[in-house]
Amino acid sequence: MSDTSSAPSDTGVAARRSAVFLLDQVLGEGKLMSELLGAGVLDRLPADDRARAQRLAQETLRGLERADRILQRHLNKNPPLTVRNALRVGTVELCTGGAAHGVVNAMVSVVAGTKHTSHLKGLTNAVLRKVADDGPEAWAARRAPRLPKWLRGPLVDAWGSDVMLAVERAHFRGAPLDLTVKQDAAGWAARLGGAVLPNGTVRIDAGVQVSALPGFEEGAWWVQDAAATFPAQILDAQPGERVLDLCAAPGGKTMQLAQTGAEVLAVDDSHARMKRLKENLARTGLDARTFIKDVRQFQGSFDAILLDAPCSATGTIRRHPDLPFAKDGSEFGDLIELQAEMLDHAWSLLAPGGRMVFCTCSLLPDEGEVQIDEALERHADMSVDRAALARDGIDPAWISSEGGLRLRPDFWEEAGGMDGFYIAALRKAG
Ligand SMILES: C[S@@+](CC[C@H](N)C(=O)[O-])C[C@H]1O[C@@H](n2cnc3c(N)ncnc32)[C@H](O)[C@@H]1O
Repeated sequence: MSDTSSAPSDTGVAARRSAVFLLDQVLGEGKLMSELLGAGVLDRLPADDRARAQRLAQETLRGLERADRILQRHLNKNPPLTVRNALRVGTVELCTGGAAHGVVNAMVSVVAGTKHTSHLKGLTNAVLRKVADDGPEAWAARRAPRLPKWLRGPLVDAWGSDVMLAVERAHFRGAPLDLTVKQDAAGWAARLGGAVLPNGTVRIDAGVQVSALPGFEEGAWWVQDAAATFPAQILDAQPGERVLDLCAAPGGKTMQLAQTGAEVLAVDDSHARMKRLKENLARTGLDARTFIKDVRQFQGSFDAILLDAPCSATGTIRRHPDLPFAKDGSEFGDLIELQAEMLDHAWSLLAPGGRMVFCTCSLLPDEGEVQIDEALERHADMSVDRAALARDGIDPAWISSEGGLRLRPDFWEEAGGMDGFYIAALRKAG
């Protein structure tokens, strides 16, 4: 961005302007926020403003349907996207406790500050003043926003509409901050003001600066959703075993595996993500050999393999509310084929009698249950190990008919939910 200031902004104009920019990119250009932030689009902002811009953009995307319904009542025709996004950010803020005067003035400054939108500052002022009057009540009365049709349709077909309503409520609530601790979960929960979940994850409120928390510098824990801890737990690596971690970066599961005392080889084809994996290992003082390579070209023989295949990431919408808006599902077919290729190659690297965990952070059965049904047909020496799923925190009701584990965002609702995941424990005939 060229128009962000590097001085901290007391009025919040810079953060809001950047939130609008992020929304323009997600909703107008189909960009993911992770791509934008990874490319450094907010790097010129002070850290506080950067965090605020991200939070505002995420909250606006979570509440987009509500904001649009409320705005509809005050707009005769649709303004250009940037102004619409400024109105959306303002509406979400006003309807969730933002002080009317500050929010309206800041959003008017955002719209006034750009040549091609400045003529709409009067409209912005008038509309947001009306929203400040009648928005909060209307907001509270509306349903949790629904997913866009392209994604909702297949998910309703798979899980039914009642489940999807519960999943959408979970998306709207957002996600807490989950930490996987090396040891002493209870001690860290007490120190950080959090709670220990049944799987050992320490859960605290989101909205804190992770790197400033006690324990970060010394590598006592790492950020990882509770659901994402199950694949490595289920693989149950043992000291001295040769364990292959495929699609490993940025390394949440690598660190869990390394902590068991197994000899861990971590493979991923992304240089940038592998750099993060190595930084994570260095920070936590854990050990794994790393390989930047296409999984389908890796060779060797292993006692246990974890394959965390690239997928639609539709299980992570609580944390990434931009995904349903930036994507349209057109690349999912290629991903599903890639997952099957990876699964077959990984199977060829598994020693007789060995164990493999296949997982995806997806809610789509094609990336989970169906993958395993089809893999079982292709591999006569493959069986599903249901007994491996008997672990703390896993409800047997979550196990699906082919024997895999289906995790959904509406599970553990009282405790704050979990990401959607599919996890299957597989065994190779000896
Ligand atoms: C779901 S993420 C992995 C998350 C990781 N296991 C963790 O726990 O932190 C999927 C990973 O697959 C990697 N990937 C995608 N295609 C690949 C390929 N053909 N070979 C190797 N890695 C690949 C991506 O770079 C990405 O890091």
